[in-house]
Amino acid sequence: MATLSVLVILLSSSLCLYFLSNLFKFLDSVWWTPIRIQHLMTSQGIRGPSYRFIYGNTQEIIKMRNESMSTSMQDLSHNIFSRIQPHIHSWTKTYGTNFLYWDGPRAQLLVSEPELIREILNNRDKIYRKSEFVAFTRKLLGDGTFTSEGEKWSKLRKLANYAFHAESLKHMIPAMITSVEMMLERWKKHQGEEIEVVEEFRLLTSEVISRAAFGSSYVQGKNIFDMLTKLSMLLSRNIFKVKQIGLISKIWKSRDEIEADKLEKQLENSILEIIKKREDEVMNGEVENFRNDFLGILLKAKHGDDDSKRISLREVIDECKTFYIAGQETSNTLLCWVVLLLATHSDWQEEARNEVFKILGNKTPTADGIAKLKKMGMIINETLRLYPPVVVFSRKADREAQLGKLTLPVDINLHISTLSIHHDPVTWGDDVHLFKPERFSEGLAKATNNNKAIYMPFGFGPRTCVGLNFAITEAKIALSMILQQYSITLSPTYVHSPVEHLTIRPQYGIQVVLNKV
Ligand code: HEM
Repeated sequence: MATLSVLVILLSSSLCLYFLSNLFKFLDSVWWTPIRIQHLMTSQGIRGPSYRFIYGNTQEIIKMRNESMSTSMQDLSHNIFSRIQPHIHSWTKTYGTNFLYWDGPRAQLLVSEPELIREILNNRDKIYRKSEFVAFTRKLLGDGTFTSEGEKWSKLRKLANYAFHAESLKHMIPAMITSVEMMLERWKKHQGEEIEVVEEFRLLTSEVISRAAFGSSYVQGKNIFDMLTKLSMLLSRNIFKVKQIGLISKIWKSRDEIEADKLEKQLENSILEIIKKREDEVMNGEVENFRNDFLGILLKAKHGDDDSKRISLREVIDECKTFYIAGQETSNTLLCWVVLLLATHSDWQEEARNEVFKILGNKTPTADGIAKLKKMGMIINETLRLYPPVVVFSRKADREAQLGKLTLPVDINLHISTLSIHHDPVTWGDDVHLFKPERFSEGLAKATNNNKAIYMPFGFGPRTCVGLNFAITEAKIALSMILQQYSITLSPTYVHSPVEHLTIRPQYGIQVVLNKV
């Protein structure tokens, strides 16, 4: 009897201790740490909206975003910063270029000063890593080049660099041309009629990445794209929700989280099928027979003899996820906005078409020809300035760090808003919201006065987009082939309503009319 009482006392004391320690951790993360960080940053002159217990500024952000994006825009203005990121727009005005705000209990330092941005993204002292990704992002991208760190990142990045460097890209051009030809074949039925291009470019960019990187067609990878689209919708819906902390997140899952778990499993099974199919093709086990596209390069690394380069099946799956989504979503967004801008700026459309005919004639694009399309390059640069597909990137200091004159505590996230930088009238002038490709007529360096931190649609520093040349080549090929055949005018049914859904998208699509040239 006495032993039983001792046992009961021991058990209840351990339970008490367990709950107390969890309560302490919880209070530390939602109260003590935020107050400490707020105090530290205020003492260094960094201001911002006050921290609210548990919720931080999340509710204000959701409210501001819902309000700003609840209606479409009155005219075809490109002044979209205050619409897409109303919180950053408004707080920059109130608190200055660098300010502190709160995503739930997580401190976010918004950094807009170019020197500080350079320091963070160049990351010479290897202090900054990517911020922790919410569970939905992990399910979408896995732990591939985009999300990983350290040795793992460096191993994956080398493979990706090799797969997407200039020489490899030349071999991808035929796949890109075939995909555009398939789209143009569909368009034949719509000559002189209205056509919605967002869906068209979704199919095109899916086809391009499937063929060029994975050696299959969009139809074979359709399942994968469908599940990635569903997962990305769940991510956008949950991105500003206050995340459950500690124990609660382990016990309770929302309906969206359960759905995301299910999708992740199905997605991985579909990717496994594509991997298995390629492995089965290599009957005699010769590593060299894996082909030279991205999937082949990953599988060679998986089966290769070199231990230092070897990657696991898990890593192959995660890389496939990353490249399916990163290779499609952003390129789609770019093509959509270029077409809108060309449809509404007939002078630039004409210039681009004249250039295409001068350099390529009526022939399909070649690597040399693509490199000479200067005007088209300017149009693409200006489109990426006004509508950068990736609107924000985040980093986190690994340890206490010195950023310029600021001392950063460990738990702070650093946010850089591409939109805020690309739409800054101080840098770009009073005509900042106008489409003026001539800004880039003397090249990127001249347009930015050699300051990379004021124009970075592809980021910069060691984590610069690995698909940059792929995306630009794909866009130039698609646009050249479209302009060779069609003149594009905007349909009166188009409603200008850019919204953020992973990237900046036209909420109701883009309707244009295609006429044979
Ligand atoms: C217009 C098209 C694109 C834009 C605007 C874009 C933008 C970006 C940006 C801003 C980053 C850096 C993010 C950061 O520093 O946190 C990035 C990274 C990345 N992008 Fe792209 N991207 C595009 C197309 C592509 C394509 C076509 C691919 C693949 C074929 C791709 C694959 C990646 C990967 C794997 C990373 C991670 C690189 C690393 O962390 O080492 N992107 N992209």
